[in-house]
Amino acid sequence: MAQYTRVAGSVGLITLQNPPVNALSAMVRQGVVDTMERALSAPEVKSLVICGQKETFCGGADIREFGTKMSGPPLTPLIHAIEASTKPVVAAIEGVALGQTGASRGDSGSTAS
Ligand SMILES: CC(C)(COP(=O)(O)OP(=O)(O)OC[C@H]1O[C@@H](n2cnc3c(N)ncnc32)[C@H](O)[C@@H]1OP(=O)(O)O)[C@@H](O)C(=O)NCCC(=O)NCCSC(=O)/C=C/CCCCCCCCCCCCC(=O)O
Repeated sequence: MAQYTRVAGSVGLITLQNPPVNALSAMVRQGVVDTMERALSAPEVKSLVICGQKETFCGGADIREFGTKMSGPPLTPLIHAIEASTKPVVAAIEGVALGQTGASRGDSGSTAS
């Protein structure tokens, strides 16, 4: 899943929650879609931060779903929705950040879209 909280008044925080590595399962992708919609429609929220729980950003695709029938929202439209966001979206990356285009493991850092 993805948990939505509001921090520091105007910042919406979306936390990827899927132990052990916050991989992008169907539930997580749906959670990001839902929480993005909620945050974008909240006038008091001016910007968004996406992070992972427990010092791990994201392990990429959920390998436990490989070989099963795919469900949930596809990834590409989700990425496009984040990139098209009318509010700034920042990824707060700690630990592993894996995905289709590469991998990294760092102490901390952030990227903005
Ligand atoms: C570096 C690691 C992540 C961690 O290493 P380490 O700290 O040493 O720990 P480990 O002992 O290796 O692992 C700990 C436990 O975590 C489990 N684990 C690890 N990775 C995953 C994972 N990705 N998913 C689930 N579980 C994971 C591991 O099994 C251990 O469990 P346990 O303790 O034994 O029980 C390291 O583990 C590592 O490198 N993992 C592999 C990461 C990986 O291969 N990720 C996939 C990368 S490829 C990718 O992301 C591709 C993306 C393309 C899009 C995919 C989008 C999702 C599906 C979309 C469905 C719809 C498609 C529609 C079409 C479209 O939209 O395009």
